[in-house]
Amino acid sequence: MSLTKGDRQMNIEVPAVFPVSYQALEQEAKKLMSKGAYGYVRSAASNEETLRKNTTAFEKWSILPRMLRNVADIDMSVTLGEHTYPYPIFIAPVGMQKLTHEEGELATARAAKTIGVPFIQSTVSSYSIEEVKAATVDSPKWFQLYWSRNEQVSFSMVERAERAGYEAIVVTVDTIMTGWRETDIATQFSPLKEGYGKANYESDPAFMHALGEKTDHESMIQSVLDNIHYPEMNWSHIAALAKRTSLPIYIKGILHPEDVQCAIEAGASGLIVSNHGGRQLDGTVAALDALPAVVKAANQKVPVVFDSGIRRGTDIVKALALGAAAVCIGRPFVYGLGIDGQVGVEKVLENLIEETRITMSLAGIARVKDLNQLKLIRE
Ligand SMILES: Cc1cc2nc3c(=O)[nH]c(=O)nc-3n(C[C@H](O)[C@H](O)[C@H](O)COP(=O)(O)O)c2cc1C
Ligand SMILES: O=C(O)C(=O)c1ccccc1
Repeated sequence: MSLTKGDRQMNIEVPAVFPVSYQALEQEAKKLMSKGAYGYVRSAASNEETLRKNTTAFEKWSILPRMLRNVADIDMSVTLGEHTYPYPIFIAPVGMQKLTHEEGELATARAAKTIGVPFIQSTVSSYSIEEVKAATVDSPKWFQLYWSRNEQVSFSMVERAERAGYEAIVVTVDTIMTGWRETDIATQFSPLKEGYGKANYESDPAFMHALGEKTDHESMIQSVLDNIHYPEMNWSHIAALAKRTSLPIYIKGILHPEDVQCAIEAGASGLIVSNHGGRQLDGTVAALDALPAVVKAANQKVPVVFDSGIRRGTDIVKALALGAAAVCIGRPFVYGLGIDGQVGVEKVLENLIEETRITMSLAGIARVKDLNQLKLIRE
């Protein structure tokens, strides 16, 4: 089997009819990607219980729609902090997108710009902050930080995101070490080791300074891994970052309502309820089932964004009805990227937006801002 640099199988063509359902997207992406790369995206930690629960959780909540409420003008816009966005949808931070397609984050960020969806760039992206910014001037972008054990590297990356005009920093707190991922162990797949996620490190002056003379591939990757692996991390690191940046900080990976207060006290401006798509700690509560208590604890002091398990427009509406301010799309866009690059991501986003529009209309709620009035029944 011959593979391109993007770990794509070359003999397979873009399907004539673009897949619509999540299952079809996954199936098509499976044909296009190498076994290791596909396994890395699809799989999750340990027994994959959390991965499964994340999606079945949506079926336990049923919409109680209202009729005849004039839904001719659907307004999907949302305001988070000082920014208003046209849809309640973000591109989730997903690292190493060259794995999926040679144009990686450049293709995804361009698609996000075309559709009008903010792009959250991962620390371990295949293209640097500066490259993504150059490819998509004037579109809303956020930067996701994997805290570096060497805090000068963390601060330096945040400063670069500030200079590039990124609108917020997302600090992921559920990945102080990588989860137990049996598929990747079995396929011996380690995308970081292959060098797919080093662009932001290579172009970081603080990281390169700390690296000194040892700039060979092995040393560089080992240093990236050593920086991300940081079991000592605690809330004081968030407080230190909050003192250094004027950008809003969103804490990604919150499930327990008591962590809401920790995050706010440390200086967070927002939260992302997420279990990392089941890729970190397995056996957790489904992200959707954690959402209501976190929303309650946040008490409208900070916006609560949601991810983990969003597969279609009805999922988006349910998450918003349970109090999420917006949602992040993860695996669905990754498969779109694998299937047809920028165009594939655009199609996935268009379908999600269209299904959300129809769901809101048929449920009788015209504005995303009013979705908290939509009644859901727990079955
Ligand atoms: C291939 C892959 C790579 C990811 N890389 C990152 C990352 O670099 N940083 C991060 O905060 N989350 C990362 N995530 C987690 C996503 O941001 C998001 O939480 C998750 O995909 C949501 O689950 P879902 O895709 O099942 O909806 C990654 C997810 C996938 C599938
Ligand atoms: O794969 C992931 O989910 C992820 O976020 C990640 C990326 C690089 C290193 C460790 C975890």
